[in-house]
Amino acid sequence: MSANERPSGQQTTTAASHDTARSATHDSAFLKACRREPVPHTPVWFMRQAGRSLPEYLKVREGIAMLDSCMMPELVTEITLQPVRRHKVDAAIYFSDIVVPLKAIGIDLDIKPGVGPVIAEPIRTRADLARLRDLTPEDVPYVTEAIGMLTAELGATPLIGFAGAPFTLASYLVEGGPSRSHERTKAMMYGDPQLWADLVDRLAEITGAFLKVQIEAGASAVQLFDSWVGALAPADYRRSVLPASAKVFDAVAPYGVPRIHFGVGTGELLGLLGEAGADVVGVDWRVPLDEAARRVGPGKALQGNLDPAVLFAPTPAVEAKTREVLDAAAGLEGHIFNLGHGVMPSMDPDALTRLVGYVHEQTAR
Ligand SMILES: Cc1c2[nH]c(c1CCC(=O)O)Cc1[nH]c(c(CCC(=O)O)c1C)Cc1[nH]c(c(CCC(=O)O)c1C)Cc1[nH]c(c(C)c1CCC(=O)O)C2
Repeated sequence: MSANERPSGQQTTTAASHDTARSATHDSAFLKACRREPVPHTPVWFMRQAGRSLPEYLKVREGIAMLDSCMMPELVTEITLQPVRRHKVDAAIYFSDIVVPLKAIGIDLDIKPGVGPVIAEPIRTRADLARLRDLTPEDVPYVTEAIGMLTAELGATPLIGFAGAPFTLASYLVEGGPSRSHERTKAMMYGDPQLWADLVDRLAEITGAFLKVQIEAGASAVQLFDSWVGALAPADYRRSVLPASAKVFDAVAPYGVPRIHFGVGTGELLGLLGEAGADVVGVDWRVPLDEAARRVGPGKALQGNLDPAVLFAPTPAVEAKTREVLDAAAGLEGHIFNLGHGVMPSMDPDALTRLVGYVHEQTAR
């Protein structure tokens, strides 16, 4: 991005670190695959690769609450680097959580171990919307600081920034915590469409601003996690969610960094996830990648899609299932290997390291 193309309002120092990180990582296999260019090998990274089962993670997190750890730049840097060092993955993902920007604007919430995010006072009425104020870079100085440290350490390895998408964030805010059925969320969406539209639009503003902070600090790509959106039918997604997610993608479009869009159980939504404005569509394990490519259509790379539970099987079975994923991806323009959802806490880290090596070896060109 040249100086005159640069979006307004950013400071020279952050703009400079953004440009430095961009040029150092530009020729990485991960960014090439995102741009659907030829790659030396299929790049690999894992959703939720930071934290989880790594003993070195459990050690540095001892006695520190999850949300507190997200606000400690040196700790965030260490945790983000751990899976890169150990597994030799092709990209790092910034260690944080989808509720961090909500906490940063003053929403009273906590992450309960074994449960997930819990909101003290759920958002359910028009008056509640006033609590969702705009996010500014000053609200998250620890993000800018940690990403600056990280990109210096990572060198040519790209850093993926991320945020929760409006639907998934709205579900936590409206339900007050994790939910299987999203009943209050859907009740608002179907019962008070204007309140719902205003809620997800507010969340789109906050999420767009949060991703911009990460890109300006040096993130080379961003992923929007709409983890729970697979609960919706396509027509409802198009009407009630797509405009807000598209607003997030539009907000970061001027930077030209790849935008990844992911959700679980989204077989029927894959085309719409691309339509919302993603450059890369993440696919869970329920749809083979060749079929996913037909549903998404041309002009997008795909990310995925080994069933995470396969990692609990013996190595020959992991390799056979991985081969199936690579075979289904053979005709794609751009493929980033990943699991169909996140790393599970009980997974053997060595199985993940072996998997990275196997994909690299099988796809070396
Ligand atoms: C839905 C969602 C959340 N958080 C996230 C999502 C979307 C991804 C997905 O679909 O899995 C995103 C997330 N959360 C975390 C990351 C870190 C980066 C990474 O390695 O990918 C990322 C990308 C750290 C975390 N986020 C959380 C932990 C565990 C907290 C701990 O170790 O104390 C970590 C490492 C907490 C969290 N936060 C959330 C859940 C469901 C949980 C798990 C609760 C539990 O089972 O303990 C909300």
